Amino acid sequence: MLSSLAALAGMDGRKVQQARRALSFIAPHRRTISIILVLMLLVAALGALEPLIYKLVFDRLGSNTGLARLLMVVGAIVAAALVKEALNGFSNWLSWKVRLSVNYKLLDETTARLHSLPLSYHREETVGGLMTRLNHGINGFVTGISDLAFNILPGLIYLTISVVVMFRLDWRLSLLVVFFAPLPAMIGVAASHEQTARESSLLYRWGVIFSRFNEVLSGIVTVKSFAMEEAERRRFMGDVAQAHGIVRKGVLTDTWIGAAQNLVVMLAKSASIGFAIYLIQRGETTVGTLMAFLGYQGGIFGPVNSLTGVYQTLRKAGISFDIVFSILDAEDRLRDAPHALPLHEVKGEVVFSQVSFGYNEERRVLNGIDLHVQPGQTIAIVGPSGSGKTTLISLLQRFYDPTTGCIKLDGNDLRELQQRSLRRQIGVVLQDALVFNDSIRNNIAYGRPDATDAEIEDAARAANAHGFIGNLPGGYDFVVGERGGRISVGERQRISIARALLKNPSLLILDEATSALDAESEVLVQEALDRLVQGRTSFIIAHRLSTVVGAHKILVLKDGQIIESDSHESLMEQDGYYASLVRCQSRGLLPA
Ligand SMILES: Nc1ncnc2c1ncn2[C@@H]1O[C@H](COP(=O)(O)OP(=O)(O)OP(=O)(O)O)[C@@H](O)[C@H]1O
Repeated sequence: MLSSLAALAGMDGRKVQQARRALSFIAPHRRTISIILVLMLLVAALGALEPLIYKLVFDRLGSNTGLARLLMVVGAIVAAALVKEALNGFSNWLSWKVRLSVNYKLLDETTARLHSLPLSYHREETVGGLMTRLNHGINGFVTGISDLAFNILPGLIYLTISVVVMFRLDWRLSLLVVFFAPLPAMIGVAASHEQTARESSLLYRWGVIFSRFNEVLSGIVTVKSFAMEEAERRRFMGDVAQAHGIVRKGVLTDTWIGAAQNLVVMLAKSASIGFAIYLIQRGETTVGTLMAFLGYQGGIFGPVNSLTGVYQTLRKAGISFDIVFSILDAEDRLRDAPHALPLHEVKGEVVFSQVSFGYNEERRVLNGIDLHVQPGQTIAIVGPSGSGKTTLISLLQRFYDPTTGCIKLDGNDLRELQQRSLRRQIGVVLQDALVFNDSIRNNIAYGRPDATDAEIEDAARAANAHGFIGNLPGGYDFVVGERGGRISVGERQRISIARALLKNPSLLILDEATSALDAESEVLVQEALDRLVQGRTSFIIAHRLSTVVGAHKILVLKDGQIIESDSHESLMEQDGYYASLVRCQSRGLLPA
């Protein structure tokens, strides 16, 4: 049945497959759905029999009917209505239960997928756009499959019962009703192409609008610094107005379509009444039959329309299915190999062998990198902006795989290791340390939610953070605000150092952690970092040469290649690029 419906909706084989796959999300609720369908069938049957009662009332009860009999009839109608509403209510409750479960499962699967997809996927997407599409996709998906599951069968049953009863009552009037019945639906079908295109274009627009809005709010400091609030507001409202324009045009089209459908219904009713009166005058039918037909006629357009609604929903749902499945099926080139090994104890020997990498095919960002780091060594990476320092570190965390060559940790190719277990062994302290809008305690325990309060405090002490935390209202329970906006840059960095210390990683990645700080903060952060790097293999990305003088090895990267690699003293003796950088910095040409 799904295939024929889908074919009717102009859906190709891929779409039919997609609709099937969508329906598999409700498969675990088969039993509840069966109960809902039975209830809906009863409701549909009761609805279909209702006009018959009117026929009986009009044909059998004359003007001399006693009050008791009248009350009985009214009582029977009320009782039938009560039963119908009770059944309807119960089936509605059950169907919401199913909808919410499907919604939960979809959210579970899509968010799990979004978390597991590699950085390259997220770099292609915008947060606001993704959230808008995800929200729309999941809602449309749930509506689509519940319509598929719950609207088609009861509608068909109602139609079947009604048509059978009508033909038994009067075949000539029935032919008239059946002739008009599909017309509103056909108008709906004709309009659905435009409606689907409109839906798609609106979805795209809202995605773009909210993606920008999200960027603006996240970068509100920049927006305010450049006094661009008004310009951003105007841009946002301008885009919203354009989207509203599409909605308005759509509403107008929908109103015309609705009016045309209602007109057809009116025409149908008038034709039935006229024809029935003609038949009554000839003594070939009764007033009761006319009343019953009017009931059926009103009732029949509903299911036919809702079947058209299913047709429209199927097309609209196709858009939502596309969104959800595009996330679930997004290619994950970095997923763990089936035989990937977990990483437990790490000594910290890192080897890069002939590693080359490009974010795209056009351009190589790293070229033939060879590097051997002994456990516990500190490696400083310096080089001009854009030379590939961050990229090198991203490869070490396996955010990307090398295009050629390989990276080994303790003799294991990173591609052979389970990514999560690898990253558990790596502590990262970034220049712009990300802290979440949560308590200081939870931020420090981010990588180790099971840590005790004593462990958290020890880590904070070692990171020179315990002092300032004690001065905050609520201490460790102080909530730092979005992106840590309620504490200073240096404090954020010390929290992120405490977090790394608590995680006790074997490998460390530090990204220019002491920049943009005042002298006192810099000393505190530097002390904390010195404690952090002890006994761990550490990679420090540094623009400031003074922070790297003590490293075991300094790598100088230029245009994606290691052009020098040695200790500070040896590199100074070699008098190459590094030595020139040091001289520039001592002369104040580079920031100290
Ligand atoms: N996601 C990306 N997609 C495409 N190109 C990228 C991407 N990220 C970085 N690049 C490019 O790769 C090159 C190396 O970037 P990378 O961030 O590794 O440099 P860097 O040495 O860390 O620079 P900086 O010192 O300014 O942080 C740059 O030319 C950059 O434009």
